[in-house]
Amino acid sequence: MVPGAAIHIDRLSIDLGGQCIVGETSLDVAPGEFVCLLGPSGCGKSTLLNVMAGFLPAQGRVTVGGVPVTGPGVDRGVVFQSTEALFPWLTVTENVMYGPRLRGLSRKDCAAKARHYIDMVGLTHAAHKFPRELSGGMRQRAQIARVLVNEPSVILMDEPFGALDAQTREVMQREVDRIRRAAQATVVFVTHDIWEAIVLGDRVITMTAGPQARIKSDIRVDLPAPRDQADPDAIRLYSTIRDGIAAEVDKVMRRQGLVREVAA
Ligand SMILES: Nc1ncnc2c1ncn2[C@@H]1O[C@H](COP(=O)(O)OP(=O)(O)OP(=O)(O)O)[C@@H](O)[C@H]1O
Repeated sequence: MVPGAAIHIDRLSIDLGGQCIVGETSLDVAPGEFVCLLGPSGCGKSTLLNVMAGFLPAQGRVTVGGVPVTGPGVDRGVVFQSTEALFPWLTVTENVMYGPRLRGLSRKDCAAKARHYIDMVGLTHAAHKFPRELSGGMRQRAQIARVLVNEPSVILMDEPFGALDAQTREVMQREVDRIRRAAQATVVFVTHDIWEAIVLGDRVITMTAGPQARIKSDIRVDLPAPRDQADPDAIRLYSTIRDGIAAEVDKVMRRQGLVREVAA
């Protein structure tokens, strides 16, 4: 297993479609850290993640394990919200073997690696199935196994559980917590769900509303594991984060003329 790598973002700004989406932003993520990214809808969370993945260019500097990011690489695995990323004509095992095969590993080594990561995500019983035969949660597990098999030092997750029902989402949160400890990777996890961020994150980072979004707060989650939503400290943290994001949403609505000041 490859240990997690540090991510270093230095004075990054991202322009898309002639607009500055993310204004000058710097951020350091320590090796093995799990960082959750929250913010108002459309502020640029996915865009920032896509730059870390090497899918989008930007001004400034991003390094992973000290190496500048200039494009996609196997050191960074990306898990998307959509489970369409799986190849529908391949079984779970074949999907998971795909990356290592592409990198030239022998069929035997690929099969052994695939088995290991399929076991890790709890899909042993469904290894021979096709994506259409899997539930949403199982498909997400398969997607995670397909990323882990490349043994990335950084895992970038873009609302991976956004399309799942509440119960499956909770199960998957516990699973991701277990898997990331086993895999030791550094994780950046985009979510809309404040509780999800508190349950999973070592740090919760919130962004301001765009355009020119920036980091608004960077909070270390110093709560015992497993995190308990009834813990008064967790509830206080939830309120702080919720109020911060609500203030940003309010700013956007005022800018768009959707909220009128009430005359005194
Ligand atoms: N390829 C693109 N070209 C132009 N603008 C883009 C492009 N991709 C994203 N944007 C814009 O960048 C902004 C940020 O989008 P992004 O998807 O990163 O936000 P987000 O915070 O992840 O949103 P959400 O929480 O709703 O998923 C939006 O205003 C979006 O319209």
